[in-house]
Amino acid sequence: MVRNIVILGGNSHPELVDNVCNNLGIAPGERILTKFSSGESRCEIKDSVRGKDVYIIQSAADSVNDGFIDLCIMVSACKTGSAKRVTAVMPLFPYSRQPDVPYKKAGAPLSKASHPTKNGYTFESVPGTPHPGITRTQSLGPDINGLDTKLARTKLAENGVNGTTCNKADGPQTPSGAERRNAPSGSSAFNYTTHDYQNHSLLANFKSKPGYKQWVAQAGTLVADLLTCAGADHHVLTECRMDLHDPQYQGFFDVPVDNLYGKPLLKRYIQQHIPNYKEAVVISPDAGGAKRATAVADELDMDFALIHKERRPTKYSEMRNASMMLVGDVRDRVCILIDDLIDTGNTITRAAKLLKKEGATAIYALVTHGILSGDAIPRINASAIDKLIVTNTVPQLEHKRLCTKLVTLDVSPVFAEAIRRVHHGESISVLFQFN
Ligand SMILES: O=P(O)(O)OC[C@H]1O[C@@H](O)[C@H](O)[C@@H]1O
Repeated sequence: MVRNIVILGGNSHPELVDNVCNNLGIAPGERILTKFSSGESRCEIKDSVRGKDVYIIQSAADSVNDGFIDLCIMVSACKTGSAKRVTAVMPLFPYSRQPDVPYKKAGAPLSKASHPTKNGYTFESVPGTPHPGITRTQSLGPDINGLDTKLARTKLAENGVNGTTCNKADGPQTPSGAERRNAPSGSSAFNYTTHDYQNHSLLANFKSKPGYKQWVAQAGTLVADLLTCAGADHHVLTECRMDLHDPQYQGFFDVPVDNLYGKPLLKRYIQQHIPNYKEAVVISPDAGGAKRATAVADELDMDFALIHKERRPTKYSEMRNASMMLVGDVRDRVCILIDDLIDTGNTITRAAKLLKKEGATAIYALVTHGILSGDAIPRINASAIDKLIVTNTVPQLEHKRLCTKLVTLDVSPVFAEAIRRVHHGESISVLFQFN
């Protein structure tokens, strides 16, 4: 039991809040967090926070923007209520993929290879990544028959929007988890929008202007600043989040930041659940994640391979195509893909497809954050991945119902211990030193 501490939860992940509190032996603090009909957030902290050490747990799940504003408002409310210190605990940090620029001069860097190679093999995952305007025409269940054809009938084409300026505000919205859950099977009620920067038809409408450098908002930095502002008067906002996409991001904050790691949990899963794991190969699905994956391979004394994405202009298109190439040998071996997050599932399913083609006998994908947005779940169900292992930094109950390949690892003991340590002024890095 920890004293003089208040744990509050946002609306993003109530189950994790309860589990963290159980681990600490305290009840979650009472608060009201609702919305006015206009959509504005309303927050009341019902427990006294005067002189207390307050921790607010909010992950970047479902309505990411709303959740972030709720968090800022809660931080501010606690400050106004004379909390001694307020710590934002973010198991998945919002906008952490956007401190860097997603565009290169010639357009989006992650454009897909749309032409089959000589032997008819393509690197596309199934179903394809949805683009803005694509109407999702069936439920998120495992049956994906006909989805590709239906996805091809894009709303952009139906509305004749292609070739005209696209107003993002008028575009389709990603449904919330609750909306997805309540959608009747076969419903065409929702449009899925993910990874706008991959949409060729949208990009084609935005010609770069000569003599002008295209700027892309670095939203991640702004989010860091906003959070600090919400409780900055005492310069005591600390952050805990697991496996930051870009570790340099830590330096953007003016306040202490504690970064937690999912690696020990993933490593333990490999050791305890993958038979003869020493004979398996650890693989990074792209060069950016190589350091992360080699760390696991080195610590477990395992072989390592890398999937390299190559981007070249082709005759067929002015856009760039990405092809994937395996560096290493996986023939007749079990493969363990390691990544920090799975969003649409495009990266990991394409990697799995390549590994299968190169002779892998079984494929595990171990990923810290299982966002699984859009059509990620049918895509995983249809993929060469045998088991997908994710932590519960975002809610996984509904995902598990829809995907039998999914295994989840509980992060609540790690977050509870981190909170206990921050509260007592103990080291956080020691937590990960021998793991
Ligand atoms: O392909 P999806 O799942 O949408 O996105 C996940 C990938 O995008 C990258 O930022 C992550 O590191 C990961 O490799």
